[in-house]
Amino acid sequence: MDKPSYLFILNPNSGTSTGKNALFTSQSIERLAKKNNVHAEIIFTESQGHATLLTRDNLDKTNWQAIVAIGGDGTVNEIARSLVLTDTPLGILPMGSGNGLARHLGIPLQLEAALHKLFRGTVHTIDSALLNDIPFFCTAGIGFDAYVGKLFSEQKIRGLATYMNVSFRSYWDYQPQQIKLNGVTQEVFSLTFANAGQYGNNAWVAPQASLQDGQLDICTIRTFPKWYGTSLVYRLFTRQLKDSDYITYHRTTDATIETSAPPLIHYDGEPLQLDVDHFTVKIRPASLKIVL
Ligand SMILES: Nc1ncnc2c1ncn2[C@@H]1O[C@H](COP(=O)(O)OP(=O)(O)OP(=O)(O)O)[C@@H](O)[C@H]1O
Repeated sequence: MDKPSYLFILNPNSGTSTGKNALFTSQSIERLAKKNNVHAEIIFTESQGHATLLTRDNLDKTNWQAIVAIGGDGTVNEIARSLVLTDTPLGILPMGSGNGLARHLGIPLQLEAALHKLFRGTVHTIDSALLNDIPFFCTAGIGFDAYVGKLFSEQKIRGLATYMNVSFRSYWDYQPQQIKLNGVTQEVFSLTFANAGQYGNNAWVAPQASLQDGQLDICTIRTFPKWYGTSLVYRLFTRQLKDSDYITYHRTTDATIETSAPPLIHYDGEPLQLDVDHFTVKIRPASLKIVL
């Protein structure tokens, strides 16, 4: 009988300890694949978007047990978007800065433990979502988190410390935005569409979000006094945002958002400047197979 085959797609630009560790990671995968009697093919990405093409081009090459993203939420997004509504499952070896989807799913952050789990895992089905025609799997949003996401993407050093530093510096001058959510005008600090519960780094924006309920959890953070920021951060990291007076949650399958000018958004932490002043989000229930 043929050995089970796994395709690993590694982003050498993800995480805090990038390129220099990529070779070590691929050697460890080869060693552990041999030990577990599975066949492993490993490909390195060469640029942004490359993982999507690699996944698409290799999808039908063999009967993969999984196509495995090695990186963070951006890499997961690029690979998963080519796997949506196919029978090939996604696998995740979290090597990014935030690893929101992996953390939500309880995938170990250590390579060896994550591989051990992957090789013994079973296939589950989870929801994914769309912002206009852009797939996302963890969270998407508009407002402060998109703004910080853009500034963060311009930093040379990644990781939680850089993220917190960028957030803190941009917080003081940040101006909340007027938006229309399903026709209702409101001023928001941020609006998050949560398929999974956290942004990454255990920042739980919607701790109650489920990947299997066929719904998105919308978290609206309204304008609040600047002094309240510390409390908000504390609540974010202790899964207590829902107890705040400035925050509202609701669940939905879809929503429409209108803005006065084309907004900056993020999808799975990747910032994007839209060129239209409105967008929709919608859930795609049970659309992605994943090994857990
Ligand atoms: N070979 C490459 N060279 C440069 N950039 C790449 C390469 N391959 C992928 N990328 C880009 O690297 C970016 C960061 O990847 P990713 O999001 O996986 O890591 P991260 O930002 O460290 O983790 P997280 O999103 O969990 O915080 C993505 O925009 C991705 O498209």
